[in-house]
Amino acid sequence: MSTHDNIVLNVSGASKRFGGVQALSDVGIQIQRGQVYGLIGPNGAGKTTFFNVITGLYTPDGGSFSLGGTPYTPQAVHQVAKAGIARTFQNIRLFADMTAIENVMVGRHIRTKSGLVGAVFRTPKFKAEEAAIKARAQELLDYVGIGKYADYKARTLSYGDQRRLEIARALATDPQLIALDEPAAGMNATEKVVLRELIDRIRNDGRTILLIEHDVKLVMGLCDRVTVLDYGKQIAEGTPAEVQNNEKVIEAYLGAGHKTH
Ligand SMILES: Nc1ncnc2c1ncn2[C@@H]1O[C@H](COP(=O)(O)OP(=O)(O)OP(=O)(O)O)[C@@H](O)[C@H]1O
Repeated sequence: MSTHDNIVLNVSGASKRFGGVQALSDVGIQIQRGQVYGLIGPNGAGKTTFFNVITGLYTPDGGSFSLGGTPYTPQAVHQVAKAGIARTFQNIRLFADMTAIENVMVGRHIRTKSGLVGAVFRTPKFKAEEAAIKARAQELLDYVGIGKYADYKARTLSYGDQRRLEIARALATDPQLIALDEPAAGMNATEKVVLRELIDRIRNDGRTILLIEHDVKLVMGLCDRVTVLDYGKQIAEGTPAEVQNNEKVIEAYLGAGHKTH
């Protein structure tokens, strides 16, 4: 397989303007299968806008997008989910009064076939599919380490566990790419260690991950490659070591203390 066949997400020239603010200016990234790819930069740099553009929440002003070698137009969230990008949100978006397992089952439903008619009439096919979805949802809860909370309402889980539940729900769609928006936000040091192990495991199981994260240590320890945004522009791209020693990045974001040699 050539390197080109191995590209999961290929974005070039992504641009987005809000009134007088150029939130994204000609941003391009290529993510290889099995990579953890980091997106970093100061507040307001355009990271969330980039996520919202590639996942269909914002219509870009320009850019070309392909997923697994197939061009896609990020026009609507459900189309992008079907195409194979799943994401989590900076501000957790779970169904608070549904149980943990129900939240994951919702994620899985975009891949099911029996549809509305089957659901209304509870056909045998629908029931079999529902049982399979439930079993898979439980597996995913176990996988992210919260299997014992399957029947707890989402809002009763700790913050760290809610973030892991969001990851389980994203995984339930069998995505080609999983996009995590600040997964470590608000976590304590112990929760961050567990999160890092989980992201590592997801990668080792063959998934591809795009990560926005402010915790520089986590990004540098986990990512294969990193893009740095500043005022909507891509000021650096490379391995964590390359990016950490880039003068523009140090000036805009990291501060002198981060230079490693
Ligand atoms: N819906 C919107 N309407 C108007 N301006 C917006 C909108 N979304 C983002 N912006 C502006 O676009 C710029 C980039 O914002 P964005 O949220 O993408 O940055 P960010 O890098 O994700 O920041 P943070 O680290 O604080 O989450 C900012 O100037 C922001 O005010």
